[in-house]
Amino acid sequence: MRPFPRLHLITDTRPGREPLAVVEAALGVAGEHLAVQVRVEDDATDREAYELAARVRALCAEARAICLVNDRLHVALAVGADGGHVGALDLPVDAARRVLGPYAILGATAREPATARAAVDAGASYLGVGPAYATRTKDGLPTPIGVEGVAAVARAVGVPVIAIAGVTAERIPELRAAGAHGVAVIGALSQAPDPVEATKALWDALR
Ligand SMILES: Cc1ncc(COP(=O)(O)OP(=O)(O)O)c(N)n1
Ligand SMILES: Cc1nc(C(=O)O)sc1CCOP(=O)(O)O
Ligand SMILES: [Mg+2]
Repeated sequence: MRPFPRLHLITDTRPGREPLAVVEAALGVAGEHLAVQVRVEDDATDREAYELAARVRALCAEARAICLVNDRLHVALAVGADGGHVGALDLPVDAARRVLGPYAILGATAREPATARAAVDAGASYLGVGPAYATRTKDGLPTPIGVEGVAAVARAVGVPVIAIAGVTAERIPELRAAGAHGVAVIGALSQAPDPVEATKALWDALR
C-alpha cells in the first residue's frame, strides 16, 4: 500500500488566486507524494466545484497524486476522487463513510482527543488537526491549539494526523516532533511568490 502523503495542498479559490497554477507547480515538485484537497468557497456553486475538482483530479491522476474533495462528497464521487474531508458542519463521519464507501480516503477535522477518537471510530482514515497556529486564511476558527494540542491528538489516535493552519516550512520540524504525520497548507503555497520553491521548502522539511 502507498504511504499516506505528508504534504496536503488545499486549493485557494478566493478572488485573485490561481488554484490550478499552484496545483500544477506543487505536483511538479512533490508528484505522487502530494495530496491535493479541492476546497471551494461556501458560496461556490456545485458546478464550479465540479469543474475545478475534475481538472484537479486529472492533474493528480497524471502525477499519481491523491485527490480529495472538501465537504462536497457528491462532487468527490462524480469526479472519481480518492476521497473527501469533512468537519463539524459537514456530513457526520459515519454518514460520509457510507457515502464514499469502505475503501475511500476519508479525512475528518479534530481539535482535541475526544473528537479525534470519535472520528476514527466513525470511519475517518486521517485527521486534519488544528488550528495549529493563527491563520488569516479562514475566519471564525477557535484559538490555536499549538504543537501541544497537535501532540495530544496524535497520542490519542492511530491514524495519520495532518496539522493545519498557519503552517510554514519552518514550523514543520516541531509539528513532526509533536507526532504529526504531515501538514496541510493553503497560504504557504497560494501566497508564495514562487510556488515551486515554496513546495520544495515544504517537501524538504517533511521528507
Ligand atoms: C486537512 C484539513 N483539515 C481541516 C480542514 C477543515 O475542515 P472543516 O472544519 O470542515 O472546514 P472547511 O475546510 O470545510 O471550511 C480541512 N478542510 N482539511
Ligand atoms: C481550511 C482551514 N481549516 C482550518 C482548521 O483549523 O480547521 S485552518 C484552515 C485554513 C488553513 O490555511 P493556511 O494554511 O493558509 O493557514
Ligand atoms: Mg468542511
